[in-house]
Amino acid sequence: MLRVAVPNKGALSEAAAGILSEAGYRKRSDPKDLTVIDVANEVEFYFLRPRDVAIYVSSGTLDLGITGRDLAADSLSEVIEEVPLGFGSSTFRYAAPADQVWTVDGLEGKRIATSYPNLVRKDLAARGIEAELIRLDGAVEISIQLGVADAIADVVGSGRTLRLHGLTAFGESLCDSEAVLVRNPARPEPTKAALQFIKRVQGVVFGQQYVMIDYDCPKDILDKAVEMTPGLESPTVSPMLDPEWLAVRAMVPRKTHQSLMDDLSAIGVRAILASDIRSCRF
Ligand SMILES: Nc1ncnc2c1ncn2[C@@H]1O[C@H](COP(=O)(O)OP(=O)(O)OP(=O)(O)O)[C@@H](O)[C@H]1O
Ligand SMILES: O=P(O)(O)OC[C@H]1O[C@H](OP(=O)(O)OP(=O)(O)O)[C@H](O)[C@@H]1O
Ligand SMILES: [Mg+2]
Repeated sequence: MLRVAVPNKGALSEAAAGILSEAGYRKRSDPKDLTVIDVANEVEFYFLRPRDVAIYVSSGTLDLGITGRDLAADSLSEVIEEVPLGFGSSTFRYAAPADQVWTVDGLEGKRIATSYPNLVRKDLAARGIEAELIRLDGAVEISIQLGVADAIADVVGSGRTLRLHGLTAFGESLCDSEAVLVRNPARPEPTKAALQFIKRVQGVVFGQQYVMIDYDCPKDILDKAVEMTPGLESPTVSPMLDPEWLAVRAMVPRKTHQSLMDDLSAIGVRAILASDIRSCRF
């Protein structure tokens, strides 16, 4: 059976479980359960701390796993990123009190609190900066106020936690992260079973990033309309009962579909419908 690691709790667990369920895999019924055997799909799921996932996958104990790119990097375990999953996005930034001016070079000799020590150590080493790392488990933003650190290096999502604690980020992001499906790098290619799993997950993630647009198009503006909705290969254009009209169907990126619908409407397209794509294969 294919063995797959899934975050058991934390920022990534709910969305990861949602994708797997949408991909047709068995759900965990008890949040305390650390394994689920999906007999029908021949997959064993292991619910682990996301920080540990890359360790299991890189050792070959498990075939695939869902974790954060930043967590995988900090674990120092070698894994291959198969699918970026489109959720759990964050940056990883140095931050310090907003009432002073900070530069990364200014971290020399300072105390930096972080839950991602390897990520920070690697960045400082590459810059030739020597600093003292204070390894904390979480709630890192309060450490300066409590006097154990001069600066921090932490995950930034909305930036709200930094603001609430009077901190400002500085320097470039050490890691632009999102949730990723990873696999063991020992084999050059995934096994057949792993590939099927990857394709199913890819199908759901890809579906989430697009919507299906259907619309009725007057014949004389078809060229203009299909230029705006080229689809992946080519839009489907079908005849309608009224010979002056055509029915068009195409996948379009979810992010911009509302403004695209406005634009289609403005050129004279009618009955524009957008629907979710729950899953797909290419
Ligand atoms: N706003 C955010 N806060 C925390 N992690 C985030 C956020 N946005 C994205 N992530 C990503 O989630 C992963 C951290 O997952 P983790 O389970 O450690 O989250 P957590 O909610 O901090 O859990 P815990 O508090 O149990 O450590 C990282 O990959 C991180 O980049
Ligand atoms: O930029 P924001 O949207 O405010 O999110 C970033 C914060 O969220 C996470 O903390 P979490 O809530 O997971 O607590 P923790 O620090 O104890 O892990 C992260 O470690 C930051 O502190
Ligand atoms: Mg956390």
